[in-house]
Amino acid sequence: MIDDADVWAHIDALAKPKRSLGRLEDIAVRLARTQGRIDPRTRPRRIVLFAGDHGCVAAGVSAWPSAVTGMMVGTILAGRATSNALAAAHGCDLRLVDVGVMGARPDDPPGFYRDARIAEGTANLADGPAMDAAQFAAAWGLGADEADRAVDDGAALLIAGEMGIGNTTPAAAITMLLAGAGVADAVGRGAGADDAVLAVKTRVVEAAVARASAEADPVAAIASVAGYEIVAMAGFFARGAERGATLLLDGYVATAGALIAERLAPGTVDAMIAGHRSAEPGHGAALAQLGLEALLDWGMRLGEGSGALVALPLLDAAAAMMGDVARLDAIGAERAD
Ligand SMILES: Cc1cc2ncn([C@H]3O[C@H](COP(=O)(O)O)[C@@H](O)[C@H]3O)c2cc1C
Ligand SMILES: O=C(O)c1cccnc1
Repeated sequence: MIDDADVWAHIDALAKPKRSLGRLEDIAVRLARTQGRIDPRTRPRRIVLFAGDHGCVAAGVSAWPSAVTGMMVGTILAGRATSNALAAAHGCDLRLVDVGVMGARPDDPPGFYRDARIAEGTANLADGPAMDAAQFAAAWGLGADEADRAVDDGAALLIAGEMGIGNTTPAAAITMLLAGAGVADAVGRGAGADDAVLAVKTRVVEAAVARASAEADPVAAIASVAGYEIVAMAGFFARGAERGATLLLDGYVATAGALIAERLAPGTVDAMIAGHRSAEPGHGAALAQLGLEALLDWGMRLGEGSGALVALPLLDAAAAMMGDVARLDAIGAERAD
């Protein structure tokens, strides 16, 4: 481990006026802290997209039908989703893991696809628990295994993304349960809910959180309102942190995974950097619970890891500053500031 004072001493010794790179220097300190080294790396990096469906879509919580999850899986496998475009733009390796999509599996998928389907969607959390303890453990284990694979392949920085119609409903419930958000804050429009859908979603989330809160066991409470891709992200974060990787968080749904990770594996947050603040209204409460401040606040509300991918070049800049800039003493100059 290194402490912040050592990192600041290094930054202040570089060939530039003190603090002349402003917030980039704060980001560099945070990045160094996540890896415990003065020359943190952002390459190689990997985004793992976890895809799963949600039984609660049948209750009318999304503007979209569950079939769109499978369509977007096909689009990602064809390399044509937003996540593919942004990952390619920033040299980020991408994988897609089906942890619980409904319907047909892809024909002849590319090598970056993994079929690890636990079930065809979660159970409807409007009627009862979304998953049981064994399914929770399976989802967590898949995420952890993906983090191991990524780090074994050399990745220093990990992003988790998700695709799953309906998943802002479990994300809202988890944000209430683990970050203490009120229902009016936690429930947003997701992928475009209108007022009628928003009213149904609010009722469903409120009732599910009331049921989950009555569970004595914390894992059972979380499993009651979660989604497979959200729990997989939690396992991914917890193991990624354990393995020394930096975790760059995406939006509201990914942060629900981060809340679960921090609850069940305390200290995981030390590896996290929040890429952006989602337009979903509950994201602020989730980030505050984790003590994180987002790098960007650009009104993005897509998921798929998109906000993290847009923030990634900021971390590249911070890492480049830490690793590639000469020291003042090496150029024969002395501090005047
Ligand atoms: C075409 C399309 C692509 C997406 N990519 C991510 N999401 C995002 O929106 C969904 C969550 O919103 P809700 O809870 O309101 O259904 C998730 O699939 C999330 O990844 C998408 C949604 C759509 C429609
Ligand atoms: O912020 C997110 O993660 C998000 C927002 C809307 C829809 N899907 C995901």
